[in-house]
Amino acid sequence: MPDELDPAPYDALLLLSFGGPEGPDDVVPFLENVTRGRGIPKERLKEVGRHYFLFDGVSPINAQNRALLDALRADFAESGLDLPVYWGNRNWAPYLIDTLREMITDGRRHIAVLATSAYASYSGCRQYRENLADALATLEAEGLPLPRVDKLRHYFNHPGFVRPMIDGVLAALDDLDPSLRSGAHLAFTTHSIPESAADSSGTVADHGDGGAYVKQHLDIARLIADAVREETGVDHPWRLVYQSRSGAPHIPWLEPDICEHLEQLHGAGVPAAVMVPIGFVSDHMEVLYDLDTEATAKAAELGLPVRRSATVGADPRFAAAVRELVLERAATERGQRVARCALGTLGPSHDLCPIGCCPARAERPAAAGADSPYA
Ligand SMILES: CC1=C(CCC(=O)O)c2cc3nc(cc4[nH]c(cc5[nH]c(cc1n2)c(C)c5CCC(=O)O)c(CCC(=O)O)c4C)C(CCC(=O)O)=C3C
Ligand SMILES: [Fe+2]
Repeated sequence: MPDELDPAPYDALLLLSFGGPEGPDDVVPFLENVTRGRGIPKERLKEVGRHYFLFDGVSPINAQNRALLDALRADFAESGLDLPVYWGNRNWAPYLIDTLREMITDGRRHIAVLATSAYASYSGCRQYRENLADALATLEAEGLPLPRVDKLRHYFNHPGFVRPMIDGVLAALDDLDPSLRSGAHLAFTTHSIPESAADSSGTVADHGDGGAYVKQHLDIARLIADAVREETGVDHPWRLVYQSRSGAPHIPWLEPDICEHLEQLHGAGVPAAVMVPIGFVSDHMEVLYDLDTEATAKAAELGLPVRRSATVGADPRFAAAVRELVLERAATERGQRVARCALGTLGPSHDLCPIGCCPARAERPAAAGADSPYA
């Protein structure tokens, strides 16, 4: 086997995702799993439950992850990378703990983990590491031999994540009426999080003023806008905006909301907009409801033509990027020097989250970081 396809020390890849309900009876227990101890107002939960019921209680996220699994397995097989791929979720079946137990039973001892979240932040990174630590603690108590788990670096600026989104924006612009196209604004959107969580996201050096979360999104938004200008010769004005806010109203979260932003664009006489969900890896509920349903209805009410550009989903370029990330980290773990691909101005993200990275409100054990209690 050629050296560049050597996954050692890894003997498996775990796709770690959010999870979502697969039918009406799953919705309430799923929301209970997600919000346990998170202090989300009851009214908001009812509202979010309604979004799921509009889609017969089925979140699109599981189908998206199954498609990504297929794409990863196809890519690995085609390129000759011999590495089994598993899938586990934080909040719904297949649960992370059950998948890890199965992996241990299958003899897996050193696992690379890909989270379906591309950026730094408590919700996008440390919370997944806490879930890994919780699962390891339970499996240890069951007397099972614990595998080592390494979380792959943030891939928000990997070309395999960014290039499909650039194509998506170009396609969305093309889909607008030609008379509106050149004046269209780009509204890059991501999940709103509490300002305090944004400010403390990333490494200690990143903290303050939106932290790594906002910096990383701005860098990618700028990169996509620049690439679109190069391709089309048109300078589309852009802004980073937010969606899916869920906290109590008196707690500041990142703003403006996409709907407010659309109102503002319309008020300023902008002829059209493309919503670009750079914060999300696939077309899950935040995209299908918050953008395709709610924000699109808002735009229709205003009379503002909008399009929503594609997320990466199971794009083969993304699957290839995951392969590169696994092989890059494997080589690093073997002590070899490797090229670490990244676009934009921030450079490749760290492999190991340092102490103080994306801190939790209340400190809890987190695996796969410098503060991990596990080897
Ligand atoms: C940064 C971020 C991502 C992106 C990174 C990543 O992908 O991980 C993300 C993804 C997702 N969030 C999702 C669903 C939910 N998130 C909630 C609540 C929250 N999300 C937050 C942040 C994020 N969330 C935060 C700060 C909260 C407040 C509570 C808390 O501090 O924990 C709630 C509770 C109800 C509500 O208030 O919305 C639900 C149901 C789904 C599944 C969708 C589907 O089913 O298709 C996905 C992919
Ligand atoms: Fe969320």
